[in-house]
Amino acid sequence: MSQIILASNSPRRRQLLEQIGVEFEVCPAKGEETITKKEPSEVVVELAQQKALEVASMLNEYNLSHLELTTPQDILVIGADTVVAFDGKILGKPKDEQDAKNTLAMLQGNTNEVYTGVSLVFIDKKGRAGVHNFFEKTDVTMCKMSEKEIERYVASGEPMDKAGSYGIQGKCAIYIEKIHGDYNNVVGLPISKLYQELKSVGIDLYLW
Ligand SMILES: Cc1cn([C@H]2C[C@H](O)[C@@H](COP(=O)(O)OP(=O)(O)OP(=O)(O)O)O2)c(=O)[nH]c1=O
Repeated sequence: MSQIILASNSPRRRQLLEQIGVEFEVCPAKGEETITKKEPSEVVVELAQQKALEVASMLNEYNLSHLELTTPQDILVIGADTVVAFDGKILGKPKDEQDAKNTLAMLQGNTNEVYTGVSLVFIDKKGRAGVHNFFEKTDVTMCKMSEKEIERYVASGEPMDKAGSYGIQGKCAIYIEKIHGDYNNVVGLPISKLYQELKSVGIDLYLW
């Protein structure tokens, strides 16, 4: 594997890849996302794939001259998308503060499901592309929150760029009763499954 590109603006995803010692470039997707699926597991994979394919198809627009991409080589583009599912609803990032308050009023005292889809787009030496997608799910149980607590939390600004209007890794940690599954999946990238899935398609990251 010679070059890894993370198709994401998310600082959390960047940190998780850095944490395991992977060398990569960040080239965020810019396009509009289109949802045609209904199941959360299918929605996150669909959106992750749109991000990864968009970046893969635009690689020449990024200033990657230092990667010597004129020489054909293998490239891996990683796209990811996270949503929260609760009571038949799929919750992305809040539209505004009121939306965040309504979402938290619904999630508090209950268990929600966090889905992250990951799309791996491979471009081989001959310019051929291949795609491998997967998702991970984690159950998150939140403590009860009073209206005042929800208001204070939303006023902190933390919910605004997060699916389900909460950040398990941030201030909201005090309202997380328990989780079942991979913590990193909630933060935006199931790093263990990513490594295992890469291995299953014959890619060893040779991390250390
Ligand atoms: C539930 C939860 C979500 N999140 C974040 C992960 C994702 O970054 C974000 C969901 O938005 P996404 O649309 O998945 O990702 P993004 O817009 O941040 O980045 P990009 O599309 O460029 O890859 O919510 C947390 O950080 N903590 C949490 O506890």
